[in-house]
Amino acid sequence: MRGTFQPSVLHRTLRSLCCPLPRFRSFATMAPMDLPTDKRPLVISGPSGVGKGTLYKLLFSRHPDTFALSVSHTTRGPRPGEQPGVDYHYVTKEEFLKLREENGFVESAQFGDNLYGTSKATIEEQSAKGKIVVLDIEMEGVKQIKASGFPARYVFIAPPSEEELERRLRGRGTEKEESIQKRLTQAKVELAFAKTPGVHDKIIVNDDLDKAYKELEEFVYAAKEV
Ligand SMILES: Nc1ncnc2c1ncn2[C@@H]1O[C@H](COP(=O)(O)OP(=O)(O)OP(=O)(O)O)[C@@H](O)[C@H]1O
Repeated sequence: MRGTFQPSVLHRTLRSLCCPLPRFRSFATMAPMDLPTDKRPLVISGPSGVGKGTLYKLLFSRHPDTFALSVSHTTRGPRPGEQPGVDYHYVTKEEFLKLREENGFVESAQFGDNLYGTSKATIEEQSAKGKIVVLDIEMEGVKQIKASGFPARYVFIAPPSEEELERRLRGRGTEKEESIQKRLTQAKVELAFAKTPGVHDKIIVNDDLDKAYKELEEFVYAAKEV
């Protein structure tokens, strides 16, 4: 009869029947297939506001300890609340240029007066710990990594439509009008680039979030190297 069910009674019964409750708990929360066979870093790109961060954060939370987000180098100073080694590796311009000369970056770019880059050492350090490194990279970075021959898998996240992308960018509430317009203009360029055959191993349209997440997870855990 509804309303008379007592969880504690069920727990006691289960305990008395076989194993202790904590073992049930750990079994129930254990993420399946936690070690992808393909260990190459995952390069995730797509227009601003399409949901890249939303998707890979889901991947991290559902598979704890499996992935590591690549931490970029930058010559800009830390903003309040940012932590060195967590948000960025903060370096001087001289240090950055020296590392770039030594071919230490898989990709680098200048935004405003500041330089940004993903170092090979950062990726290798995380890979050596057994992590699948995830790089959230914009289009020019993707081109550079591809050109460098660095082994990686490439996933492009596409919006269901440009109108929906604009809705998400506005809905996020993080950008001023000028920035929204810039991002939408850039989105057109990125969407056109994504049509180039052979650039991405997987294109996921992030319409329904659950469905897009499943596609990402399936791709990441696919047994075969592409
Ligand atoms: N499938 C979805 N349906 C509806 N809204 C979504 C979906 N996926 C993400 N969003 C929302 O869209 C907004 C942008 O998502 P997110 O910040 O993850 O984008 P992003 O691609 O990482 O952007 P950026 O490159 O600027 O960091 C967020 O408010 C997020 O909650």
